[in-house]
Amino acid sequence: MLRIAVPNKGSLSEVAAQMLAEAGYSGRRDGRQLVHTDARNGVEFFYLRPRDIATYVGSGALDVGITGRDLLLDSGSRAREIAELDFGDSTFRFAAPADTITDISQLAGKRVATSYPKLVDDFLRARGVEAELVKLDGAVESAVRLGVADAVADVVSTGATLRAAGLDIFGPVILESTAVLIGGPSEHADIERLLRRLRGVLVARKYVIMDYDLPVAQLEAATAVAGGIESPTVSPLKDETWVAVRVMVPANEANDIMDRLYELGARAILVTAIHAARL
Ligand SMILES: Nc1ncnc2c1ncn2[C@@H]1O[C@H](COP(=O)(O)OP(=O)(O)OP(=O)(O)O)[C@@H](O)[C@H]1O
Ligand SMILES: O=P(O)(O)OC[C@H]1O[C@H](OP(=O)(O)OP(=O)(O)O)[C@H](O)[C@@H]1O
Ligand SMILES: [Mg+2]
Repeated sequence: MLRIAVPNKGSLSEVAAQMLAEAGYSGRRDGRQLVHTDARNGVEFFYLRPRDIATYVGSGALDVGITGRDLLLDSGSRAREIAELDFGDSTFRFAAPADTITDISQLAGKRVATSYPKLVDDFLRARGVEAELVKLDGAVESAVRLGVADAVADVVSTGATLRAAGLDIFGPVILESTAVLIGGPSEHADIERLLRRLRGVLVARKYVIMDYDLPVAQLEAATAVAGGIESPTVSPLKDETWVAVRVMVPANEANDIMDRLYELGARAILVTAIHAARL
């Protein structure tokens, strides 16, 4: 059995569960279940706090896990990143009331509230800034208004929480974070299979299939517009001056590519979704 740690709560949990479902795994039936076995796929899921996942994986108690890069680095665990998972994107930033602190050098001797003390300490130490860290569990944006800190260091996604708290970002980006698959000392043979499945989900989400008919003479030009992963599939049509072409293209470029192919003479351009993939 491959033992997998997945977030039980927080912003990563639902998206991670959805991704595993799309990868063909069964999941827990209700939000309080701590363990779920998917015997058919030979995996066991452990639903844990996202912050604790790196600890379990780094120690070898579990084989792999899904967590945030920021949480992995803050944990100090020996777990390592295996792959980015394309969700849970955030940046980790300093913020303070407008015009009070505008550079990290001004943090010397100041109080910085954060839920990620190791991440912030490592960052400031590397830059020779000695600040006092105030460790909080969450909602750190309130710490300045409530007088327990002069600045905060926290996860920023849209920036709405900072704005609502009257704080402005300052200083360099501490970290660009994203959800990641992490591994530890375990060399379980099934890790590769899980990774292939997750990559398949990412491909299925990111790409679409494009089919179109094209005058043969335009094939080179059309391939330059959409070259596919390996190379386009080209099939004969009854009219020998035309071919049918099938190619995978990034979903967010599909309309632009359709316009350009149309201008080259392509017709009957159809786009369809991919439900699953192994590249
Ligand atoms: N608003 C957000 N947008 C995108 N990613 C986020 C956001 N908030 C947190 N994250 C990411 O989600 C991961 C876990 O944070 P999350 O807030 O879910 O955990 P938590 O704070 O321990 O849980 P909770 O908020 O339920 O107490 C981190 O990697 C973080 O970067
Ligand atoms: O930039 P935004 O889009 O506003 O998102 C960032 C906020 O989201 C997270 O909070 P969460 O809801 O996890 O609460 P927490 O602070 O208690 O962890 C994070 O800690 C920030 O506070
Ligand atoms: Mg949170």
